[in-house]
Amino acid sequence: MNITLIGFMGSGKTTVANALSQQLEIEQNDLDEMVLQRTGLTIPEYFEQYGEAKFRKLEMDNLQLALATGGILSTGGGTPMQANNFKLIQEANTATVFLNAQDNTITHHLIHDGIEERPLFKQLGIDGIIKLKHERQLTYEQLADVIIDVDHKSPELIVNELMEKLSEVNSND
Ligand SMILES: Nc1ncnc2c1ncn2[C@@H]1O[C@H](COP(=O)(O)OP(=O)(O)OP(=O)(O)O)[C@@H](O)[C@H]1O
Ligand SMILES: O=C(O)C1=C[C@@H](O)[C@@H](O)[C@H](O)C1
Ligand SMILES: [Mg+2]
Repeated sequence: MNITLIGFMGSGKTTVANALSQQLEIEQNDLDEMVLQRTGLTIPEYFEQYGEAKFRKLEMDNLQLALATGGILSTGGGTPMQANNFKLIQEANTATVFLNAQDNTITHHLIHDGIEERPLFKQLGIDGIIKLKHERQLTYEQLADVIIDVDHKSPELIVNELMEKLSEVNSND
């Protein structure tokens, strides 16, 4: 089973992918984690040393590798915004699940993790990040096979809802 999680930064893609991978006993890849595996640098370190444009090139390369591997994939928040990446995900043999969060859920999660974790949050601040979230919303919706509202739900509840919705989509095929 191939599942790709998309959504804004802090919506819970990595968290839900971990829970999903444990429950289904399927291999999981995380595009942000692949940066660390391949370069030895965390996302903030990579942005600091090479900047966002180089990060986006590496992200596309990692996306191609991960989609070819299959299994569960958590993308970065900005991954589907590049037209090439959108097309790669759309054409891959994977169910695409959008984790949709309200602004205050994102704010809560990002502040909890701290500004050092996410370079764009550090650059843009809360107001800028919420504006970016609104700009990206339609692209996530257009790419999704399934949309899950994640607010006030535990990762386990989100996994259960996700599996139910995916089986509905598959039975309608
Ligand atoms: N359903 C949830 N309930 C409570 N806390 C959550 C939930 N989902 C995520 N979190 C918390 O929110 C923070 C961000 O989650 P996570 O790193 O999974 O987001 P992400 O979508 O992978 O972000 P990014 O796009 O930056 O990779 C983490 O601290 C995580 O523990
Ligand atoms: O939303 C974004 O553009 C990003 C989200 C993170 O997952 C990382 O990929 C990086 O911090 C950029
Ligand atoms: Mg993540």
